[in-house]
Amino acid sequence: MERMNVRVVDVRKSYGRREVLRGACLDVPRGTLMGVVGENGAGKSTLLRIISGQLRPDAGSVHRYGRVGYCPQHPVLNDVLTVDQHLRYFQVAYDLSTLSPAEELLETLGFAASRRCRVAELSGGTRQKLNLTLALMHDPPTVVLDEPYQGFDWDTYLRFWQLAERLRDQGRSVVVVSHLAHDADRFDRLGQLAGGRIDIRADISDGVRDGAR
Ligand SMILES: Nc1ncnc2c1ncn2[C@@H]1O[C@H](COP(=O)(O)OP(=O)(O)OP(=O)(O)O)[C@@H](O)[C@H]1O
Repeated sequence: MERMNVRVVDVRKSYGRREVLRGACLDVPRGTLMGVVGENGAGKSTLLRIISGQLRPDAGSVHRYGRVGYCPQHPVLNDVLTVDQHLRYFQVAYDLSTLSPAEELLETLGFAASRRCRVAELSGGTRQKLNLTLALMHDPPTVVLDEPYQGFDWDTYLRFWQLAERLRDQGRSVVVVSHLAHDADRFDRLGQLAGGRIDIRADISDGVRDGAR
């Protein structure tokens, strides 16, 4: 039986009278690269915030096995701090003995030269690289990434996918919100959010096509 890192069961979430999630279910097995797609406003970011624990559902439950690394759609960074200061801040927050994994991410994403720059001086793409690094540097078993490659140049975009595939191959669960139709082939599974529920559209990993939930 597949072992799940995340189980979302019948989750509901409204903002005022606007019902965004209406009984959403999602299982994310270990070693899976899962895409989440849907129209603007379908509730993708809301779902990821709930999976990360940042937002409480009104009803339903979320089961997480181990820590979740969350890369929000809009970077939450402090303009006056440098890249290095962010890394040290999160090193303490995550209780890490070493910054080696973070330094490796800086190299992989190609922004090691910006270490001493304040966030206010960084380009949008480089801020996003830092946003992604902060989500991954503690090597959690699950990562949920909300449009993580916004502003990336082509080489960095390709390196992002190599990184995501490596995490998947190491047994991590990787959930990526995507707007790009041509990304669909990169995923093992694709969840489409519509009407507040998630349909699993394809299961490339074992050739089984899951039914709609
Ligand atoms: N804090 C909030 N307060 C009120 N309404 C909100 C809040 N956050 C999101 N919404 C609304 O909930 C709906 C779903 O938003 P959400 O950001 O989850 O969608 P999304 O699928 O990620 O959209 P996009 O593709 O545009 O990023 C939208 O109608 C949005 O306006």
